[in-house]
Amino acid sequence: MAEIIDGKAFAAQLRAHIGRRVARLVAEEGFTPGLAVVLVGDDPASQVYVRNKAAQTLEAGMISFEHRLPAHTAQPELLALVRRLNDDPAVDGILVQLPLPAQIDADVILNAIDPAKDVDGFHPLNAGLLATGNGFGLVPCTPLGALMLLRDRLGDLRGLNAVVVGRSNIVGKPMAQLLLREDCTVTVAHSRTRALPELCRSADILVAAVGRPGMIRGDWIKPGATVIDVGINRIGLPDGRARLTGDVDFAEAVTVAAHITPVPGGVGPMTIACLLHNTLTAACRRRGVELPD
Ligand SMILES: Nc1nc(=O)c2c([nH]1)NC[C@@H]1CN(c3ccc(C(=O)N[C@@H](CCC(=O)O)C(=O)O)cc3)C=[N+]21
Ligand SMILES: [Mg+2]
Repeated sequence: MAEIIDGKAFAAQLRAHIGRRVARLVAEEGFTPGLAVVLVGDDPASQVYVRNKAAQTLEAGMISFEHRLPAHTAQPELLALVRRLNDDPAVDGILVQLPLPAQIDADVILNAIDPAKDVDGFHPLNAGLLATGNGFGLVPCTPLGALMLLRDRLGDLRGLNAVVVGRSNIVGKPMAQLLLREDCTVTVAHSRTRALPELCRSADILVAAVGRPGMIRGDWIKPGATVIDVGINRIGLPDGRARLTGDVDFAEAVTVAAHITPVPGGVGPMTIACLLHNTLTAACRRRGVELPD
């Protein structure tokens, strides 16, 4: 049986460490990092995430600015808010919750965020800095959290075969770039990939980020592999409630892998912890202060 990677506990430790560093900044440098989260519309799942983000931001001793706009908000209005947040010296990080309503072009909004405040790491400048590997950009939170779990479990990743299933700009592509930076041999698979089960079986590290519940089966996994399940799928139950489930068939995979992240309690909590980490990093860089240890 695989060891189950406790992302919830790891994230709690990371948040506690961030909280101690924030307290030092407040005491020694006289400023408090601030994170602005913008939510357009009333998607219930998005509301839960935004609420969790705000609560954990406050717990870490940072300032949380929440902006809720109606679902019918026009693009120029949202753009104007982003520009105000860019210009606000109390705001160190800006996150515009995705997905956005259909009348808004997400690329236009993401490109308008000041790259120095882009704590999601979605701005093309930050994506480019990650790809070229020579900059100090901000790294997308979900892949960063997944990498922290991998480094904690496996130490040196050099030379390992990594297969990333999913090619989104939010998870798949930045995950592949991070693993490449760790000297893994990286393959990015997607919906058009042929012989996907065989390819997955070559992976020492398998990252599933496709958004299809239970798609990765136990016999797709190399015995002893490390499996990172990024999927957050809400499945309706017969009684009307919902259950969260990943992209990996956990019951099967846990009998084959050496290490595996559960859903919930795996990568999800790391995403928010890394958002706070990026906010702390952005605050120190913007204000010309060294990041405390
Ligand atoms: N601009 C932007 N940045 C994001 O980072 C972003 C976004 N938009 N839109 C939505 C997705 C989703 N997301 C999650 C964050 C935390 C959990 C999380 O904490 N999950 C818990 C369970 C939470 C629950 O019970 O619903 C877990 O997996 O254990 C999940 C998903 C961030 N997202
Ligand atoms: Mg994805």
